[in-house]
Amino acid sequence: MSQTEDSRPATPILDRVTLPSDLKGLTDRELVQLADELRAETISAVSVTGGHLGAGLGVVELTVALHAVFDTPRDKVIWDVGHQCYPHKILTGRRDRIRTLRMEDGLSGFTKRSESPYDPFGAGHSSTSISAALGFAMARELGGDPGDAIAVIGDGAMSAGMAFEALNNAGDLGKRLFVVLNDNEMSIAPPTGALSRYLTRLYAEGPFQDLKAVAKGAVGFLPTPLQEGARRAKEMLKGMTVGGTLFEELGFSYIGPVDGHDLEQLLPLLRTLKARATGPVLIHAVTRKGKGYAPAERAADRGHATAKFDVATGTQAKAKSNAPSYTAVFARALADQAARDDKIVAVTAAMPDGTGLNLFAERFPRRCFDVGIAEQHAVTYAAGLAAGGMKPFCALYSTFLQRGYDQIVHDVAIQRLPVRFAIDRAGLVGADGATHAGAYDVAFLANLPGMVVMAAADEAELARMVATAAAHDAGPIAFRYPRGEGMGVEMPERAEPLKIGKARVIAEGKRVAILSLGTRLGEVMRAREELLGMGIQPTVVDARFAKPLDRDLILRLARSHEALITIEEGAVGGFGSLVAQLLSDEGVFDGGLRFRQMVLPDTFIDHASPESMYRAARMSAPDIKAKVLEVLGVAQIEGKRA
Ligand SMILES: Cc1ncc(C[n+]2csc(CCOP(=O)(O)OP(=O)(O)O)c2C)c(N)n1
Ligand SMILES: CC(=O)[C@@H](O)[C@H](O)COP(=O)(O)O
Ligand SMILES: [Mg+2]
Repeated sequence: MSQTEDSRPATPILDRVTLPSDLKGLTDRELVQLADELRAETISAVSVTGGHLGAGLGVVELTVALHAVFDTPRDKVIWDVGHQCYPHKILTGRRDRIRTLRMEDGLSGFTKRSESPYDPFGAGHSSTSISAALGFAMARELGGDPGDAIAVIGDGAMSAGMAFEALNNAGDLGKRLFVVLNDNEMSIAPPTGALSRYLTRLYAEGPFQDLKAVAKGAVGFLPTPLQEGARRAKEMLKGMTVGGTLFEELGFSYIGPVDGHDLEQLLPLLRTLKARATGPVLIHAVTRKGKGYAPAERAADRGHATAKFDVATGTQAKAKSNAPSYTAVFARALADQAARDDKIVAVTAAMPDGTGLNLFAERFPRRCFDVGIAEQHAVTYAAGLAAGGMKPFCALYSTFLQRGYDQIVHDVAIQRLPVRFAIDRAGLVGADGATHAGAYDVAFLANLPGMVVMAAADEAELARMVATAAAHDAGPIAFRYPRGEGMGVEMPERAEPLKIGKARVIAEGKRVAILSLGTRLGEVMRAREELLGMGIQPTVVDARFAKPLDRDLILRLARSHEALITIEEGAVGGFGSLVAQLLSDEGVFDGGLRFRQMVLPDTFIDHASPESMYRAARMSAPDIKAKVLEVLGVAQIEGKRA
């Protein structure tokens, strides 16, 4: 594809498209060219913004075909996860902002209802699309919004229980509904599990389906210029035999496999289905993640997510790193523990690289389990492992752990099973935005009887918490740590377990005590430096534990200071609330203690840089300083001494 002067690809057909309705005026040949241009535009945009690349490149033709055939936004295309939606955004009136993807005030990296009527359902977490599409289909039947509902779901996302719950329901209801299974034989890592093997077998053993009704009369139905394509589609449909695919057993008409990059097949097939389908249909489209961009196709994750890159070479911009990532520290610390204790095993739900368990798996392949996108199962599987005498570390992102909450309560906590929860991406995560923020884990874990909840203030503390969790057999225990790199602190030679429920005093002071849970400690210390210059000397504590609280220390500080402030990178209901409860129970407020909680605001914070998000959340050093001055009743005048 030729490039324009500012190194953007030349896109003569795409330039004629503002909205999907513009596709209706294009010939099929032009739609094929449009797909090429859309791919080039996607690559060019992501090279500037970074973000999810491979999945979008794999659905370029599907995106064109769906928008060309269906009448969006009246018809609803629901992208599962939403990480593949950049080409869709380009075709649906957002091309002018596509180079703002994932930036503050820019386009979201996922589908988002508030952003466009062409995003009928928001996403970020996987495996929700079929349920949502079924809801739209049933709403239509009941006199709600008209139009078709089309879920596009990947093979990785299809492995989740929720997708099967939806198929089960949809097959029973029998309403007209389209599910496009976008099978690229990839999750973020190569997919695991029997379903993945089954899907591969479906196309390794040849196609089979039972949509004779759809095939019937297809050529006659379609307009003349499309008849060659239609003839081929009909041949394909006729060539298929009735098969007992899993999807058919669940009540779907199964069509496929089809080449998801071949518009000459996709267009007539979708047109035929649009005209004829009466019940739920599953179209099995085989695609390649990263399709059409060699550096992505070559990558082990097929270019799943990328930093900004040079389009010609694929070379990605490298962020300077001063310290190891928390994820890497966790992985190393866990491997150290596992080398000494052969009962230690690890569970990831489709995030081996993201959680660092790929490193653990290299050393202990038999003791590491990737269960697929199945967080609920991961938790209960870990509970079973624990009940069976193992020491499972269930490593999940905070945001995805939300999926497994009932399992945590019912299968782990009530049975007091010693499952160790390693909670990565705790706190604000930046460009992935609100769907991926790890805001709630402390609140939803620390209210469970018997649960120990820790938060690491730095990477050395994280290693100690891994050791603490390994040694803790009395019941469930969780430790959280953020996305990104550590503070660059010295690591202990050998990480020793912490005493459960014991905080550490970082700096002694007077008048005000700041109790910090987690990595905001660095900002607290920066605020303290400034306050020292004003003659205010806060006591600073690294709480380490949200549960159990260090009651003795907290009560002592509460009784020896005028004011107490808690800070945590989490929603209300977590550490600060538990401290408030303790102080209230012990009657400390009756003595006039001034108390403030610093928590994430009661709002979903949109994608932006982490620094900007912290500013928005009022979690940075100036906010902490201001809070101290406010609680002490000191006017904040630059340079004023208290
Ligand atoms: C509940 C949940 N768990 C994990 C993830 C992280 N995640 C995002 S995309 C992805 C892989 C999805 O694979 P697939 O559905 O096949 O789409 P592909 O990227 O291959 O197009 C994973 C594991 C998520 N978004 N949601
Ligand atoms: C789409 C999705 O859920 C993941 O790809 C996520 O964006 C990964 O986040 P990290 O970059 O923090 O691993
Ligand atoms: Mg996939």
